[in-house]
Amino acid sequence: MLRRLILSRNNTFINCRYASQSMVQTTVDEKSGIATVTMNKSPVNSLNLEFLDEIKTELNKLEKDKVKGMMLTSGLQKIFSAGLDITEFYNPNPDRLSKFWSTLQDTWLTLYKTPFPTAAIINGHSPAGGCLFAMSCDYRIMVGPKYTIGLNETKLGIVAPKWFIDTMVAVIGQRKAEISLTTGKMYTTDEALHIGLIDESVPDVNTALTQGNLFLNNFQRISPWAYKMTKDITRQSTVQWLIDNKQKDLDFVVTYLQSAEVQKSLGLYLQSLKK
Ligand SMILES: CC/C=C\CC/C=C/CC(=O)SCCNC(=O)CCNC(=O)[C@H](O)C(C)(C)COP(=O)(O)OP(=O)(O)OC[C@H]1O[C@@H](n2cnc3c(N)ncnc32)[C@H](O)[C@@H]1OP(=O)(O)O
Repeated sequence: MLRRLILSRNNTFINCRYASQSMVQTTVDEKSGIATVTMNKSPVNSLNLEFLDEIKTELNKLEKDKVKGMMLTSGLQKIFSAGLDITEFYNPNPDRLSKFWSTLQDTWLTLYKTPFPTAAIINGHSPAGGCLFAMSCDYRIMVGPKYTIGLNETKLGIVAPKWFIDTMVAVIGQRKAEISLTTGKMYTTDEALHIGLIDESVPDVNTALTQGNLFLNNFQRISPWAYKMTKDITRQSTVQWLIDNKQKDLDFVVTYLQSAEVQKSLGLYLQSLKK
């Protein structure tokens, strides 16, 4: 692991941590203690086993380093994250599929439960798992107007797991989540703002980062303990469901994803992407 100090946009030193060949880059502003975690897995930040593992490791490191906040963003031009890597569950190796899904569960739990405040800087398209990660942050700022966000699983002929659904319900409420999920709708930035799926729409990524810092800096005046307890209580039922049902969720997903019908839908969807 390499570390170096670089000068940030506002002339404070930031502490960078790079792993060689890393798909995740992190900088920490020494003055504010706010980290920026940049996902950088070409071409679309699709979340495969190794990438998820790296994101989880990075989040755990930030917790250990006691950062004051974290912004999650993408280093790619027009994609925040294309969601789960479909090649992990199309014609899968069953052992790897199990490992992949367990790692997704753990990464999501780590992100959803961080003891520090988080903001998603959504600087590109954010379907499915990308939307899940954005929704798991405390605040969402999206660069408009060209990109889209949503849980589009039904469009792939698959079903969003209960904890994806509960995460969306927590952000936009039962009724809007039901419509979003059943139709697999991808929202434009304006539409996402209108239904409360994002908190701010901004014209460019620099403004998004400024606004993200502004949001996270609010917590300098809040007791970290009060913050964490409040977040834990608010998110408790969704988190506890997955903790209590990890194996059941895994068994169901592994069986379901390998069914002939789902494999057929996924094959057709992948083909349409290649076109
Ligand atoms: C009970 C529950 C059980 C299971 C639940 C499973 C839950 C799954 C949740 C998910 O996250 S599923 C993934 C859903 N994601 C998508 O539907 C996104 C699909 N991708 C796109 O819409 C577009 O690629 C994009 C808008 C993200 C980017 O568009 P563009 O810049 O035009 O790039 P390309 O479409 O040309 O894609 C480049 C390259 O990347 C491949 N790719 C795209 N997305 C994925 C992906 N999610 N997984 C794997 N690979 C992906 C695409 O096929 C292209 O590959 P080439 O080989 O043709 O270069």
